[in-house]
Amino acid sequence: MIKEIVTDQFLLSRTAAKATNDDGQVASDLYDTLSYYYFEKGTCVGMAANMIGVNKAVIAFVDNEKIQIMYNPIIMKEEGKYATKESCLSHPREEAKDTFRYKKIKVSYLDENFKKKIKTYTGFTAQIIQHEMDHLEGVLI
Ligand SMILES: CSCC[C@H](NC=O)C(=O)O
Repeated sequence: MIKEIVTDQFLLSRTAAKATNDDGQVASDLYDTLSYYYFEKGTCVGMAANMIGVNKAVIAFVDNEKIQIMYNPIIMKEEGKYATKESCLSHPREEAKDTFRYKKIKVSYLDENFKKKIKTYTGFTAQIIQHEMDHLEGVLI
């Protein structure tokens, strides 16, 4: 189900609890909500569960024009720090903020079937994942 985007700074600043395999509905809602904002509106490329009001470690992001889900992502390795600017649907669009990201990250996570995976991401996809993982720590741009 497409959910409303949370902009309340208190709700967005909490650390997400670990997701469990009972959180399939959260992932499904996140998938539907990001699909709407990416494919229909073209205004968002990634979301964390707290952006739809659920304080669980689940993220969704666009990778090769497909929406991917990760439960409990952990960055195992990072390389190539750079400075960039980002905005977020949970903030007014004009407020692009300075951030630091890594060009290449190795991530351990549970996939949509709750299977453990380890994968390396680069470039824009890596940037989106880092942005969404910050949300899980209550870190806003
Ligand atoms: C390039 S990282 C920016 C990601 C951002 N998503 C919000 O959590 C968005 O604008 O979709």
